[in-house]
Amino acid sequence: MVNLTKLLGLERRNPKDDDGTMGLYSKDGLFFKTSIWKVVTIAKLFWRYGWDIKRIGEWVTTMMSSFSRIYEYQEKGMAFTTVEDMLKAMDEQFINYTRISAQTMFKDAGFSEIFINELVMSAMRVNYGQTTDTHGFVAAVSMAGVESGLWSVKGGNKNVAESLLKASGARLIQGKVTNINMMKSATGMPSYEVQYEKAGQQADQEESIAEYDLVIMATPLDGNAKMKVVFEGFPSTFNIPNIPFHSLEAMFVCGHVNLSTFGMDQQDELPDSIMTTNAEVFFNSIGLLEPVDEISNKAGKPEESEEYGVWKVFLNKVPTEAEVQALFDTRKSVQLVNWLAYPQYQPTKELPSFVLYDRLYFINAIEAAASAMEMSVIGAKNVALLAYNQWYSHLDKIDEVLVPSDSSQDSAQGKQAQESVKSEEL
Ligand SMILES: CC(C)=CCC/C(C)=C/CC/C(C)=C/CSC[C@H](N)C(=O)O
Repeated sequence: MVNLTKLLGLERRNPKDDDGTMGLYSKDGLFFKTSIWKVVTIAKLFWRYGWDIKRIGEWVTTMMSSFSRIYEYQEKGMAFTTVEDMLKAMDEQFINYTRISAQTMFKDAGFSEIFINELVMSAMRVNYGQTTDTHGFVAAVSMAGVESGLWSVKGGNKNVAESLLKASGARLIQGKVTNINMMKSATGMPSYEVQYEKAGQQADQEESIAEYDLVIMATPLDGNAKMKVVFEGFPSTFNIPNIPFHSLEAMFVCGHVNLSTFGMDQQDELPDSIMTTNAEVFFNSIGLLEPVDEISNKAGKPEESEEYGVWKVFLNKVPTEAEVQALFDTRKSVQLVNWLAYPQYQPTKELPSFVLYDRLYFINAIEAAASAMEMSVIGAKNVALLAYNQWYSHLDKIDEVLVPSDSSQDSAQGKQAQESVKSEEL
């Protein structure tokens, strides 16, 4: 993301000097709150979680050091056919992490139950709407996501996709792909007929068709009727991956938080973000938003008498009126957005392939390991390199493994990688 945003001439939004305060909420109420004073926060964290607080930073840095090998591969034009091959090339351990639960992975790494049940759990709830029953690799990415230092793009992260489209010079057809039909040419190589409904057209109007030598899919394939694409003309052995997705509700509220729910009397006692530690709590997280163009005052929290704040709440289902009322006592506006946000993760023995068929590629395969903006750009670059290498028969650049670089550099590399990848704030 760092290179991509530089390439596109995008600016980082001014980083805040702190990440604001954070609270942890369980079904019994708010039980932990960080302070505006860093030293107090560190003391409180050490008091509750002991040395795990320090160890997690080191653990994530080590993971990132291995993870950052992907940039070395991609720099050399090398690509991978499957997510499994890609993870193994970064670090043999990574594949094991996809096979066990997050709970087991962190327990085996020596982290305490309280640390796993509260901090790993709350990170999984806010980042993936899930629990520590997911596989370990996605939980590692999730922990990387809660370490400080996240940054976002000035004007909004959506500028990345928009600028990329402009810079690529590609012709965008706005529509919904309904069918991909394989046709064999005289040489035996497949080509593809892509059928789509142009946006705004009525379903009963004539569909549009275009023929391509090579097709790259960048969409979740979760077997859900809403996004179903029909594949025709393929042999009966052709299998489309079915990766079930997690349906998430994002609720944006301009209003005042109901302080009594969080056991507070004063607005300024309220943390800027509240994460939850039980799947039974009806919301996953709540956080104060800031404008994408500027940094507002201090933590951006409005005084009682001032304007309303804009809050983002993640939930796994549409809230009832009583639930919205429990979170906000005054509301100026409420907007609910539902989408299939990321896979529903569980330990797995099978990770999908980036290749669905000859010359038919699937970027979102990478989401089975972990879904994040950084993962998407890595997946997209991998598919671009793979398609190129296959087209020009550069077979020496496919599924090859480099000897890991000098381990003495690992920690420095990990820190550098941490800086490069943590480019997301939803
Ligand atoms: C293997 C490790 C420790 C790190 C991998 C590097 C990586 C991909 C870091 C990204 C961290 C991050 C910002 C995670 C956010 S979680 C997903 C997010 N909420 C979203 O919806 O995209």
